[in-house]
Amino acid sequence: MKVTIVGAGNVGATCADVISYRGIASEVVLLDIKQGFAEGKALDIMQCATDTGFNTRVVGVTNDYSKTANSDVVVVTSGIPRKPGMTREELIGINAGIVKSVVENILEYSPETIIIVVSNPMDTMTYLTLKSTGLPKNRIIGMGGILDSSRFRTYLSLALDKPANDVSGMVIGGHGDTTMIPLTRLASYNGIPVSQFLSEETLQKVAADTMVGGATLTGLLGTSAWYAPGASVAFLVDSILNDQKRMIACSVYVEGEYGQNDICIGVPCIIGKNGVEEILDIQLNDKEKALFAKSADAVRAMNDALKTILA
Ligand SMILES: NC(=O)C1=CN([C@@H]2O[C@H](COP(=O)(O)OP(=O)(O)OC[C@H]3O[C@@H](n4cnc5c(N)ncnc54)[C@H](O)[C@@H]3O)[C@@H](O)[C@H]2O)C=CC1
Ligand SMILES: O=C([O-])CC(=O)C(=O)O
Repeated sequence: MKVTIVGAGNVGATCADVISYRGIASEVVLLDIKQGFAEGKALDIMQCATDTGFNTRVVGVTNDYSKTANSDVVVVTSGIPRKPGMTREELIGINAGIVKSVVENILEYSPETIIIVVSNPMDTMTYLTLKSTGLPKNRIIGMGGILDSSRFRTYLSLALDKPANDVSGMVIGGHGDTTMIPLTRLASYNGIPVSQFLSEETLQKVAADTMVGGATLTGLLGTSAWYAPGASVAFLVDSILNDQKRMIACSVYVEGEYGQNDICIGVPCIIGKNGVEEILDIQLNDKEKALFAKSADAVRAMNDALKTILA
């Protein structure tokens, strides 16, 4: 199985690294516009093969889309990341043009591929990919909810002082500092509601920390995060290529689910060999419904901005 990752920067290269050492794909192509950059990252990753014991072939190319031909999955991480103090939404002006041209090039050589959109503002970049390519909605997946859910589970595990793998929890809604919705009511510690162990005040702090999880890391690192984002993308790729049908919060095109239409937004999905195989329209309470509607409004407003940016 072949995976192409466009953008060999922090997230793209980390994703290639995780896919390789976990043996998720037989071939990974890293593509970047910076001369020699993807080639260098690919070679560095390949030189881990003997010490970590993988056999994935990692190839780096400078803007040569012919090398990406017949990819089963393409991950789009090209574009600029935010700096401390910025929101993801502020990246739209530069990233919209990049994402649009990248997906056009990709489809020329891999018309049947499934596309995972990572570049920010991710929900809007996913919507742009869907609208500009006209691909069926099952083949366009925005990565954000899985990362936000990982952060949620991490903060819950720290509050519980228990391993994160014993904690379940999901974040839905937009992938923005104010638009994501950590579902604290449904989070559990091995099936037991976390509210049996943590106070309401602690749960509210966990939710607030989760929402600004990306901003906190950007403040600490000077650019946005890459280890967890790269691992999250690899998890998604694994579920597609190995038809695992994992339930993963992804930004996908909704048609009536959660009372919304004509936007891409984070909702629980079944992800398998056909991409988005099902959207789970779970029952939310009134407060969660109101938060979802507000989040959808914000995502829709960002999508509207595309009209002037790409005019
Ligand atoms: N959806 C999510 O959960 C996350 C999204 N992101 C987003 O992912 C994007 C990438 O982040 P990083 O890897 O940290 O940035 P980075 O700056 O390390 O890497 C981006 C790479 O894209 C390349 N690039 C730019 N234009 C290109 C083009 N037209 N064709 C091919 N390559 C091109 C650059 O040369 C650079 O190497 C950002 O927009 C960031 O906000 C980052 C983390 C999580
Ligand atoms: O925070 C950012 O700008 C990058 C991102 O989307 C994340 O790490 O969640």
